[in-house]
Amino acid sequence: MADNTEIRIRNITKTFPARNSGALTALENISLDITAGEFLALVGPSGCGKSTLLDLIAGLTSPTSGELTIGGRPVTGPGLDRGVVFQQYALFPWRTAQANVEFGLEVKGVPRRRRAERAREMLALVGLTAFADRYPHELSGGMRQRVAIARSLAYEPEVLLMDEPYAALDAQTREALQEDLLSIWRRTGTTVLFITHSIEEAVYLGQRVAVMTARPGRIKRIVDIELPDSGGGDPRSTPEFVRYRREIWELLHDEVRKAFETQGSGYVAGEAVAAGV
Ligand SMILES: Nc1ncnc2c1ncn2[C@@H]1O[C@H](COP(=O)(O)OP(=O)(O)OP(=O)(O)O)[C@@H](O)[C@H]1O
Repeated sequence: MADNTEIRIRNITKTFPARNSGALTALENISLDITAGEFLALVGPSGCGKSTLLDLIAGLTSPTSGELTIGGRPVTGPGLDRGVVFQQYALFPWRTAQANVEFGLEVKGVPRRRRAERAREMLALVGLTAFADRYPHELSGGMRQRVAIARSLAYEPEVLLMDEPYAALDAQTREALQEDLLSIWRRTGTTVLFITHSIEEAVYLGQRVAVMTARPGRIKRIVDIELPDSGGGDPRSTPEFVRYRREIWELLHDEVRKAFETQGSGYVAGEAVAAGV
């Protein structure tokens, strides 16, 4: 594509039938371009429509109005050009880690030997070579999430869609997986859309952070993140990082309040503490 846009979202509105009568507008007139190879983090108050947007891009649901293309092709349903990783590890319990990773390759018709080889490469990439023969119940939560990521990357999707993939993990595992993901992303050049409730995670991972409004969800602002080279140190301790974190927290603050007033939901108080404000 001439302009290098991978995901093009134009004037997307999504309404759901409401319980009483009428309709609930989850997303209102959203437009957003995500460039090929970009890592975009998406934050917004609870219930603002983040998952709805991701589901639309994944092709799991269709918009009420508006246009959505991936690599110039209209989205008409799920496809192997997109890998999706959810918070809950959607692994097949009856398959080993290796066989889980091979799944997408089977669907794609990759020959057995090549499939096994590729799955081994992917498991090595996420540090699970020694666990290839284990079943999901024999793995920790972090390991299962790694298998899910390896499975999504194995068939080389153009786009990786991640919906709060690390929310259920402890802080240390989460940090390790964040680093894994960044190094995989740098190596593969996959376009990543990453939804999170953590401002810190968004600033650490994203090249841009898109902030959504309270429902009906719209894009309130997109912040470009340019962290200085921390010389091998932790970029999270640089003054720039702290500034971005604060900027995004301030952008969210009003929206969270609105969400709380209208829907009784919003950010957990811990985010304010995490943002250092
Ligand atoms: N299938 C559905 N039918 C009816 N309403 C829905 C459906 N899916 C989502 N909604 C509503 O749409 C709104 C947006 O939901 P969505 O899950 O996209 O928000 P979110 O930003 O991902 O929330 P959270 O951060 O809490 O996960 C919510 O009010 C939700 O109740």
